[in-house]
Amino acid sequence: MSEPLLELDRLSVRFLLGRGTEVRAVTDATLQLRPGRVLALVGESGCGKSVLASALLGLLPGNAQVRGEAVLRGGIELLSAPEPVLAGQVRGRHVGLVPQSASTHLTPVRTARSQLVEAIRALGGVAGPDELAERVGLDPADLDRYPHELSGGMAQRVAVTLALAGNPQIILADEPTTGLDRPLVHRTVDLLAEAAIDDRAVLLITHDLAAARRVATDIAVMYASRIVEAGPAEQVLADPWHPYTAGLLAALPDGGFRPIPGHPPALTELARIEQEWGCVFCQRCPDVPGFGPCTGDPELLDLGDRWVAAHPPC
Ligand SMILES: Nc1ncnc2c1ncn2[C@@H]1O[C@H](COP(=O)(O)OP(=O)(O)OP(=O)(O)O)[C@@H](O)[C@H]1O
Ligand code: NI
Repeated sequence: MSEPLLELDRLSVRFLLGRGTEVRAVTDATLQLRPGRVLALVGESGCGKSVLASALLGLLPGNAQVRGEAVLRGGIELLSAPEPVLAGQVRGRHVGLVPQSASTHLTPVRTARSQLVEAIRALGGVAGPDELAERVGLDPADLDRYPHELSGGMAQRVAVTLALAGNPQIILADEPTTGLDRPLVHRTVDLLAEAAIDDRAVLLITHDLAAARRVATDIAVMYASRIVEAGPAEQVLADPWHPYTAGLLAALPDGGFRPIPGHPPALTELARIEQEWGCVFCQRCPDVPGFGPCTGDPELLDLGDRWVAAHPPC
């Protein structure tokens, strides 16, 4: 297999809230982004997906404590890189971001075109604004609109052109389809997937498992700050090993519309729940009749390209 463009090794992020309270937003996340691949990071709202992406770009607030490693091919370690390196070499150049709620990231008083032209110039991009617009299926004339004149779908596309402006090897797309109708969801994820050609890769963050299924080559499933299962998308979706992944699939229309009962635990409570129950998924796990405790750490089953951390079914 080709060398990864980005390798995360046990990335953890905690937010210190004072008085000893902390939010464990990401715990020991390990994953690789490989050339030509689209990795979908899926999981319910609040499980830590956006925090993981923000950590990679040095965009976390001051109360965040980050551990682990995230190494770009070529050697830059993102978590310890100083701000001038992140600003001058990483953001937009190595790694482009399509931010969550893209439209709010556009400056309201300037046309999309002027913002895109500025990004291309600042990042030394070679493709012009019209070419980028066409690549994402946007009429170049729409670039002359102000953000408030753009529909949600258009604003989303402008955000993608901004992420593509510096011709980055890696695109992090954080919920790029929120608020779009189904056909537009398909078009947006399709064009993102098209960006994962040659020596490029896409990390698609989403809680839309159907969108992930459409374009992802690989999947990482996140629950309560941890990646609990990862592997080739086709295999994971056809035969999930973790009961949480199975639950997400059962909640889809073609899975029978059976949402997982209950809610994920509060991320401030993870340490206590782990200590008390062993497994943080235990209280929602269909494999545990009557919520019996899964004691001890979940077991890791690692077959190289596919792994899961769970308690074997009772
Ligand atoms: N600055 C912060 N201080 C404290 N907690 C934070 C901070 N930023 C994020 N969090 C918490 O970290 C957790 C993970 O948030 P994150 O935005 O990564 O979730 P997500 O998986 O992206 O969810 P969504 O699908 O809704 O976007 C949440 O519980 C959130 O409240
Ligand atoms: Ni998010």
